[in-house]
Amino acid sequence: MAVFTEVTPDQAQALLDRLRLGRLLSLRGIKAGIENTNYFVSAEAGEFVLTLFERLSFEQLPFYLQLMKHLAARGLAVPDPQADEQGQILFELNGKPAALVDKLRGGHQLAPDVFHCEQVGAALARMHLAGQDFPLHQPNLRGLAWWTETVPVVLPFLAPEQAELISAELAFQQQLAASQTHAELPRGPIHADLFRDNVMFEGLPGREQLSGFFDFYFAGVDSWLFDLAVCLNDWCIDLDSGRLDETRAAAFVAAYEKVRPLSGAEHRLLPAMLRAAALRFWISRLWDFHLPREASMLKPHDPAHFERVLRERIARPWHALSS
Ligand SMILES: Nc1ncnc2c1ncn2[C@@H]1O[C@H](COP(=O)(O)OP(=O)(O)O)[C@@H](O)[C@H]1O
Ligand SMILES: N[C@@H](CCOP(=O)(O)O)C(=O)O
Repeated sequence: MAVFTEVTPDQAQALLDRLRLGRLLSLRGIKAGIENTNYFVSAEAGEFVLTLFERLSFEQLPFYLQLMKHLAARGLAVPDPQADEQGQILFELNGKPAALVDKLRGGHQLAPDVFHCEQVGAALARMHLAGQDFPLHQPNLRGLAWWTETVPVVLPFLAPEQAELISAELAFQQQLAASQTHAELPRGPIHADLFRDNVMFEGLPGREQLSGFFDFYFAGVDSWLFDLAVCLNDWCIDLDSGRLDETRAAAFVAAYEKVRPLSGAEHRLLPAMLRAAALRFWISRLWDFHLPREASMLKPHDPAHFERVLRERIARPWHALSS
């Protein structure tokens, strides 16, 4: 992400000492991302990512960091938080909560094809199943309650037709969330932000294998279907129009279903959940864009993209079964 809070080499070294990871070889601020301060840390013991959490509190963070440990222990390719001698994985740097996690190998696949989508679909389903016995609970902090409180904050920045759309969609989603079918959706810890830039692939062009996924700091307990919809809206669309690429989307869902078949309620609600996932990121992008925070390397995402995606999902509802 951006660098909101500068970290000095001496501070990084002090953390490496506590974690017994040897001498600091280099410390580089990371431009990508928008939520936290991230640095690549090269040390004698290996390659790591240092994160200073800008919005999440000491109370909220154990959920994310322990979830990563839980999934890593079950063989999922996610960054493992480094522990000190007492087993502590959450630290304080410059007054901010901080953690040091493994750096994943590989690079992003920003123009995914069916092959990449299948791998992400299967990994997502494996993550859902592996999280079933995770003992901590925290709601999705970017869920319906947050949309409801944030839409009025961004409304003054919108043109009348945008304000109408966002308000109508929020009302639609509130109604849906109160329905019996929604209550039947299977739930558990979800990633909630598994976009192209949060997954790594490595290998020869055309034969890349998923090498891991990261950035669990929007995770929370919510419906698995919402997580699937977030992914479909990023991995399986044409980025210019926001239109769903049905071939990629069908492949993504089929690969997911090979690991965990969707229930009848999930199939019925998929079109509405694709709208929910578009609304969620339209709101957060509007919020970040119009109410930005200070950061030395911040590059906000374009809110108009998810407005287009939402309009598309409303105009052309997509049912995985009919493809
Ligand atoms: N564990 C990791 N392994 C490898 N690269 C990482 C890791 N965590 C973060 N990065 C790099 O840092 C960038 C920003 O991280 P991200 O988690 O998306 O930021 P933010 O916390 O702001 O959402 C990523 O795009 C990736 O290049
Ligand atoms: N993926 C979200 C915002 C979060 O950004 P990230 O860099 O932390 O993944 C979006 O695209 O709006």
